[in-house]
Amino acid sequence: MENLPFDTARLAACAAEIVANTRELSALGWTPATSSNFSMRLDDRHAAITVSGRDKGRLVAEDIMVVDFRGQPVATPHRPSAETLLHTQLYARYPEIGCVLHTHSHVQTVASRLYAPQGHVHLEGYELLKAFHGNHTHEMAIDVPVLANTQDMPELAEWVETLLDQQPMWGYLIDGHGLYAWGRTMAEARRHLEAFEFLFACELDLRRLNA
Ligand SMILES: CSC[C@@H](O)[C@@H](O)C(=O)COP(=O)(O)O
Ligand SMILES: [Zn+2]
Repeated sequence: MENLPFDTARLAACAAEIVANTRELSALGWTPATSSNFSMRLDDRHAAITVSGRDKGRLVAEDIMVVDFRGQPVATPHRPSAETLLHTQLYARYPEIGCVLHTHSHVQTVASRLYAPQGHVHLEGYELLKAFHGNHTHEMAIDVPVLANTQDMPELAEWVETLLDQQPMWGYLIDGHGLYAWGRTMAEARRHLEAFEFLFACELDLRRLNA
């Protein structure tokens, strides 16, 4: 049997976790038309990530493949997510990050369009801000960056690096595209993703109500 450079039991466990969570996020309508991508860290050189173009609502374990932190496939003929670099740059930079989630919900997409001109969504005064790791009070504010969209992943990854140099963050929006959120575990990344979604929805409602 082929000697693989990663732990296959760990891959199977990550694949099961990615499939279960992706199906739930898809059921919420956050992964329309095969969009979105999901990954987990396998070790200090490899990540498990969704194969490009798969229907995220019908994901199975075979739709999860391995890449190295340069985004190259490892021991598989499959093509990884078109946005693999946006995942692996986080694993390469932060050893504590274990999971990266990218979704295209309606709320995320509308918020990204609305706040792109100012370059960020300002979130302040919400109890749910405590959902973000390291925040212990609602009496704080965060500015969630909104990046321009591009199909040039190395360029987008460079913009993200610049942002990461400037501030601690658990996610960012891409204009007209969607949200990237991450955490130390799948559970934490899910919590961050859901907190962003909820808080963006509140901001959009307040705008609608002219409040
Ligand atoms: C189906 S359009 C969305 C894609 O262009 C992309 O943004 C996306 O999220 C999914 O790409 P994928 O290559 O399947 O990971
Ligand atoms: Zn996308």
